Amino acid sequence: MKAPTVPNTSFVDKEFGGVDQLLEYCKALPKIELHAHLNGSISPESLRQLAEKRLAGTVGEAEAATGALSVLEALEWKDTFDLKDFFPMFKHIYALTNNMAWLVFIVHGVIKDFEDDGVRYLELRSTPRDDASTGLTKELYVQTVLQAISTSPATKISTRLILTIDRRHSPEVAMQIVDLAIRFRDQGVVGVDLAGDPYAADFDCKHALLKAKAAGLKVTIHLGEIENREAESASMLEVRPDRLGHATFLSEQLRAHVYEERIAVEMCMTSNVLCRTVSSYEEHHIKEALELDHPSILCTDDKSIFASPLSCEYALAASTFSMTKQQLFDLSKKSIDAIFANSEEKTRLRGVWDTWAP
Ligand SMILES: CNc1ncnc2c1ncn2[C@@H]1O[C@H](COP(=O)(O)O)[C@@H](O)[C@H]1O
Ligand SMILES: [Zn+2]
Repeated sequence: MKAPTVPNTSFVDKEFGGVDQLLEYCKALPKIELHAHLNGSISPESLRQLAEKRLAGTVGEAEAATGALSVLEALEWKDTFDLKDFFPMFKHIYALTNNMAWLVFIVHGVIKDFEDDGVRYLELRSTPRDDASTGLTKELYVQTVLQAISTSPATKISTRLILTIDRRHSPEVAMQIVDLAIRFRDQGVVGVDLAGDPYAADFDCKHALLKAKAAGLKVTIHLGEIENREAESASMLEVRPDRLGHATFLSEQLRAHVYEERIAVEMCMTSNVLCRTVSSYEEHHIKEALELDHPSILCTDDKSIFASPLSCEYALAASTFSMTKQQLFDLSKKSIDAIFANSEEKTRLRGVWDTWAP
């Protein structure tokens, strides 16, 4: 795993005693992860294992495995992305995660990775999908992911699921996903997300998101990921989402609205800088949000694609904005306020933070 770029080494030396100590502190710190796409969070080792098993299969399977292995190879040297060629990569990952046994394997692996990195509460998000070649349906997908969450051997982390609507989904499919979220809400689904390639399709699922809200589910939306989408962002905000992903490009008026309404923002610094929607860590919009004490949660987005676990995101924030250990602790503890689980879970988690000793 690549180490994070630490822009302010002299600060790090003074407060932490060096980059290694900073990383160690950030790993030990209990953390909340609220923006992690399942298929973007699978470790390269797990993907390689799945691909190698498939290489020995049918011609079609071997082709899928070769595609995935070439993505893995490319990721080893890639250090910037273009949003336009980022999304097609998932096709190759999906070819490895389209059967139920493998889904369980990857969910167990992803939860363990987050636990090992010090995450104590995780909201995983994933897009239910069908695959005729393996008999996978959206419903089975959700059931399988939930079953994997409940059978995960990890004991120090609790995990919930958010169902993702892809922008390319029709309004009918979006509604189907909301209906699945409602159906499985007592089994660990806490909300609905809107994600996917922001260039690929316009926002077309307002009714579905409003239905989710009306049913008492929480809603988070990838908002303002690219420039010049003011009308779309305004329309998305009319849904009254409970959280926002990124919120990078917003007019002054919309940003003021987000601040006034105190809508928590899931901040993915590495993802934004590597995808070049933010020009540098120093200029990331989390800077202003932190100065205004606006609810902000550090998140990974796709930790295996961007090679940055959550502890690295904390280390980056600390070194970029000269944050002290106490400030990092407060930031991670305040993230509890924004989770989609109920108040008992929030109280339980606050107890974990209050009894933590570095
Ligand atoms: C750069 N940031 C991003 N912006 C928007 N959507 C993203 C994303 N990163 C990932 N996804 C969405 O998550 C899916 C993969 O996980 P799941 O199949 O759902 O588990 C991708 O296909 C894409 O739709
Ligand atoms: Zn995302």
